[in-house]
Amino acid sequence: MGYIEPAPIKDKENPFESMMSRFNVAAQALGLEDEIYNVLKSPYKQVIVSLPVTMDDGSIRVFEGYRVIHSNILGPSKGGVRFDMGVNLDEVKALAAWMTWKCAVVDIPYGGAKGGIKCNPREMSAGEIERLTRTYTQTLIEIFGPDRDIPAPDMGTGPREMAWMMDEYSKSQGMTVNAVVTGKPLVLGGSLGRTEATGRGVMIAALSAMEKRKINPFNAKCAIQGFGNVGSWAAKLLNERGVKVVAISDISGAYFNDNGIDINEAIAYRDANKNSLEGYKGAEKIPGDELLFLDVDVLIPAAMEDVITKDNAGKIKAKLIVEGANGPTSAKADAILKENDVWAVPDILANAGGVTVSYFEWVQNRLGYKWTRERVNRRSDRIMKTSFNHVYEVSQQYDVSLRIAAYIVAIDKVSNTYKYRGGF
Ligand SMILES: NC(=O)C1=CN([C@@H]2O[C@H](COP(=O)(O)OP(=O)(O)OC[C@H]3O[C@@H](n4cnc5c(N)ncnc54)[C@H](O)[C@@H]3O)[C@@H](O)[C@H]2O)C=CC1
Ligand SMILES: O=C(O)CCC(=O)C(=O)O
Repeated sequence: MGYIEPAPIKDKENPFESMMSRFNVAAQALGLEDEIYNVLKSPYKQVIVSLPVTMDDGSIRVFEGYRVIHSNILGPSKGGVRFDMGVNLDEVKALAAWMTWKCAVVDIPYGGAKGGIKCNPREMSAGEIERLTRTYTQTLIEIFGPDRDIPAPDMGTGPREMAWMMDEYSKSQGMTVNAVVTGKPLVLGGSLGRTEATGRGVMIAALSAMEKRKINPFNAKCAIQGFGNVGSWAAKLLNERGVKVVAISDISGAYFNDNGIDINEAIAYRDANKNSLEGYKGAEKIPGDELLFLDVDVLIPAAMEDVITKDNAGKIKAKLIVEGANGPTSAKADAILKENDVWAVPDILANAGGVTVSYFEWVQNRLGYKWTRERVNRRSDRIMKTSFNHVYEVSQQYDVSLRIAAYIVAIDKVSNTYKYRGGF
């Protein structure tokens, strides 16, 4: 199978190549046929759109938007929409593929997609963001649909943007279609438990891995990069289970307190301070990158891609990395982490709690019924725990890292489904 040589990794890795090099190793381990390999590696649909928006000063600015559907083999495609200046086609392609693998790892009936707009929401008014979100939805109206492609929040978006997307889509259909997006406000059919779902899943993945690595949560220290939706919920929930969170960070910098940060206080500070930790006094401010190299048991990157690279992986002291963010570890860093016996619970497993509860939201919308928070949490915890155990067993069986094991589980499922559907 000559085609499955690991993808050449250039000095500066791009996220799609990083994804492909793991995919290739797992495909090789599974002995995947050439035909299926070619189907699974190629995104099903890639759309780039220009979005003219009237700004508050009356000028018109044109933004670039993307939606990539990587696969719809397991079902309608699913994945968030990111508003960030770093958004580009390769990033969205990688994020879409990760969604395919993620849904397969936790065994939910979705394919993978991702979208994004290159913009800086922090510098835009609410009105400008609303017009941009509605234009994006309108321009991609043929792509979206509760049985076709179902967006959700990602970096820079949340329930507010999902409400606008749902409203814009519903108008085009002449009726309310709340199952077209997930992560909505509760009053519009959002699910109890969705806001905290990704952080909660990270907590379950972290505790499951700590058990295997024989790290006692009550003696463990943890550092968390990113204090947005995922990072702050992971911090809060781990802290409630005895883990001492000694460092947190956001775009303003990192904050360290070896005695443990009061997470509820930090969240309250951020919420009262325009969503920023700038000026937080409950910890000492340290340079952002130093957080990654602290002497902790568990490191949770929960901000963005490619923060753990071949250049810094050797400096990581944590025994366990639990990937709240998508793609925080580059492919070249994997080998260094393995050499140093640092385990990484990969993104496509660790942060799958979000899409799992998005699936529950979609199910509830279609049933026209609301589940209790207890039911949502119980079911998502069970899925996360079962999925972790499955990936762990596969890692033992194939003698591979948890990351490659997760890709093996995912690729096996998607390729088998493709065969059953008569794809070839
Ligand atoms: N929200 C969700 O349900 C899910 C999110 N993810 C992933 O988790 C990551 C974070 O997403 P969210 O928490 O939703 O985004 P968010 O927009 O709520 O928060 C992002 C956080 O990262 C911080 N950040 C940005 N650049 C940083 C830097 N250079 N250094 C340190 N911190 C920095 C921001 O200040 C903010 O605190 C992304 O990779 C996203 O794709 C994955 C699965 C689901
Ligand atoms: O909740 C969802 O549907 C997708 C969340 C997402 O974009 C992700 O898991 O990266």
